[in-house]
Amino acid sequence: MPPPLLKRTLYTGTFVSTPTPTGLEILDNHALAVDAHGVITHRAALPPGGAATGYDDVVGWVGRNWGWDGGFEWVRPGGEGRGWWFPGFVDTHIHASQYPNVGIFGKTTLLDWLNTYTFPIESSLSSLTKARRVYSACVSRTLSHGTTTASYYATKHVASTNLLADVCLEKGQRAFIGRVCMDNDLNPDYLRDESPEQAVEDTKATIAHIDSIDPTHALITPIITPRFVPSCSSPLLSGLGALAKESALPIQTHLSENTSEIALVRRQFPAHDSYSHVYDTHGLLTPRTVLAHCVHLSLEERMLLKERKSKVSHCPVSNTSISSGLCPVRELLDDGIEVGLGTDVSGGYSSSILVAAREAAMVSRTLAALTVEETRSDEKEGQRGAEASDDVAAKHSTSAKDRKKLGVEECLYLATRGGAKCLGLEGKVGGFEVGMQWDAQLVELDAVDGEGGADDGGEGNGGPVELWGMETWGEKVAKWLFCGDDRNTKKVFVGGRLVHERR
Ligand SMILES: O=c1[nH]c(=O)c2nc[nH]c2[nH]1
Ligand SMILES: [Zn+2]
Repeated sequence: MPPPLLKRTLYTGTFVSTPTPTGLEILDNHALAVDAHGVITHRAALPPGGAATGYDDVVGWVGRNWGWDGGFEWVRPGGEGRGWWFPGFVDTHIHASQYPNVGIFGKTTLLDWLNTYTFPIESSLSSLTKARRVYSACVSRTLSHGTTTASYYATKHVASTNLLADVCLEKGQRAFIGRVCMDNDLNPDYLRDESPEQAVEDTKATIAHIDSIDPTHALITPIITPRFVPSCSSPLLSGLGALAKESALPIQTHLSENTSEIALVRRQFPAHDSYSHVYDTHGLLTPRTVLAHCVHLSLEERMLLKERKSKVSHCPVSNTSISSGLCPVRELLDDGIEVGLGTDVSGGYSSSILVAAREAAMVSRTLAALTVEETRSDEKEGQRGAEASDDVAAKHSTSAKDRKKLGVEECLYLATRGGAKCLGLEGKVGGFEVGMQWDAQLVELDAVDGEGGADDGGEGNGGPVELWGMETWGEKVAKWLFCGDDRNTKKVFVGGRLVHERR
């Protein structure tokens, strides 16, 4: 059933987005119009201090400028100078079925983490009652963090995977839904596909279900999901590659997360050049493939991904939590590979993409710090040579170090437009251009009760970020990235529909 039409809506205030990885676009005192289908139709600057102060002024302004004759809603941030519109976040990799386990991982690493925590919780979602509870909570939680699009792994169970699609549609989240394929002996008896043929048939059953509830995939899209190479037989990988080709559907999987996993793949497919090569020879490296992690890729593998135009989901919280490693995102970006962010719940302990963006910044700084040490040992070697100059070496080390760091704008770009590109939604979500969907969040900074910063007269609203009145818009956004949380996410819209409001 097509969703009901919405009321035409005017949004005013400050619109912040990341049209490019290196710059924030800040449209202060602007107006943006969204039509009954949730599409942005107009965007313009308001006169200084004028139209946005009262309803009559606004009605007059849209009448004069856009020929509107009333009949619209008007939505704007509350606190003057403390709020802004930001594109909704895109989570390119999240296991909804593992949501009850967030924060529980002990000191495990990938392979023992799967056996200890992950396979048991996924198995329990064969119960539809439990699946409804878990999936409803997960989708509500991610919406509350401003995630307007998510690429989900469910489990191997068709009925509960289909239920996840239903829940996303009911709650209005844009989503990719993957029925997880896993047919070989690495998987426990209690959570293994019967055969490669059955796994492909079950995947088709979920595709058919999604086609029946959202025939144009306006909101919900099926995504072909081999768990990862160690979980899949060669016939299963081939079957899914063939299905991806005939259906033109996207694919999601894991790649090169952990060194023991890579060794396992080498033993499983000894004739293949690399882990990436295994996916490639089974038809699974496509421009519509999203590969989570990619922490330990060789240069040859990066070149292969680039050639195939496959995308990477960077999951920094997960990579640190289960000690998989530090993903060299700068190298991937320099190679021209598209990168988005994933929470990777529950390898990752947080379902917030704001936290993932923050951790992407932190991991890049750790890599930068390690680069200084490498360069210092180069410097020492250089000093032994007659032509070495301390000044040149120091300059070199600073620039090499700084280049590794991801800036605030870059992290937020990965969280929005970068993720949209990974999931084939470029030009549709991730920004505020005319023609795009209104997938947006209203961010407001407010201070803890009674301890307000200079800007809020001491009337804090329980939020984690104080403002002192001297911050530029760029600094407010940086404070949000590093200090903010879901208390700052006041309203969330997907396709023009209000899907979360914090009261
Ligand atoms: O982060 C991860 N989460 C998983 O569920 C998984 N399965 C295979 N490899 C995985 N990595
Ligand atoms: Zn994962």
